[in-house]
Amino acid sequence: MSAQFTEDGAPSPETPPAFQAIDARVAYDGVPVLDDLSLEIPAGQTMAVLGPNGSGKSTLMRAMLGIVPLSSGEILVHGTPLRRFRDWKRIGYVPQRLTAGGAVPATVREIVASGQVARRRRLSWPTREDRAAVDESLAAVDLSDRAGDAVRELSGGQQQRVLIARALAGRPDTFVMDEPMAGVDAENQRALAESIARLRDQGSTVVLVLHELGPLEEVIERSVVLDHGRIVHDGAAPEATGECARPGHEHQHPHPDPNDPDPHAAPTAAPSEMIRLEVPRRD
Ligand SMILES: Nc1ncnc2c1ncn2[C@@H]1O[C@H](COP(=O)(O)OP(=O)(O)OP(=O)(O)O)[C@@H](O)[C@H]1O
Repeated sequence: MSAQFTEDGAPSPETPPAFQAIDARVAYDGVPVLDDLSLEIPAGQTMAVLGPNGSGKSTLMRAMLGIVPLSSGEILVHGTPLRRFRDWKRIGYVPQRLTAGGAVPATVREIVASGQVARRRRLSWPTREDRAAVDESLAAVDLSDRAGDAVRELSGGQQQRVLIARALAGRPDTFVMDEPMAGVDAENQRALAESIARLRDQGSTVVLVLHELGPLEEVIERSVVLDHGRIVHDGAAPEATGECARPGHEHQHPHPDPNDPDPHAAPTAAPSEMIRLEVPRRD
């Protein structure tokens, strides 16, 4: 999939890290959410970011993609300062979940095909190769038989798989997934874990925000735990059930949505919002 590995499967020594945060600080209304955080994610690594609600996990993902600006510090993506990084087709971003509220009846195939937008220089008809990539992505998440269905008719777990297929369709080598397991039933979690294991085996970089490792425990190579915008653990998995299980921790999932208080109900898709989430800010 990528040129990140040598023939014997080891990361190539000259391959720059997929992401580097150097003293990265993000503040909302003057309140620091990432506190001079430094982190290096080697190309080809499968890494989990864990931590309590509000510890800055999503903010770190968004900062790495340029969706939220740093107040100080620097982010490098595949060795290039974020402000100069243009190779967005290498990056597949899976946001937390589909957003409720919209009424556009987009099909599963349409949503997945939208993941190829970053590959095209300007709007053009999809090529045969593009269509094959959509078919392969749907097959990878076991949703080929739902391709023509409206995405809003799918369960929350199936919609999460649609988001992953959308990221796959762009054929990136670097994935950033924000809580792909949230609100997903056990069967779909296992299917997702298998998809992510395949990405790892292909040499992709996979960075996941997780509530707990769960079925991904075998897949994750490194766990970073955040607390109050700082790294408090970096290494092997913290505990079998995750750092979030420690006494006093209250982690609420999935995130309540005023338009969709039942996390297991299939929310109505809002594709325009999804596409907006897909495209990182570029300055
Ligand atoms: N756009 C925003 N404006 C103001 N504050 C924000 C914004 N986004 C996040 N925050 C605040 O920043 C802090 C970190 O939020 P973030 O979503 O990064 O944490 P998280 O670890 O991902 O939490 P969760 O597990 O609940 O998703 C929280 O206190 C949150 O309320």
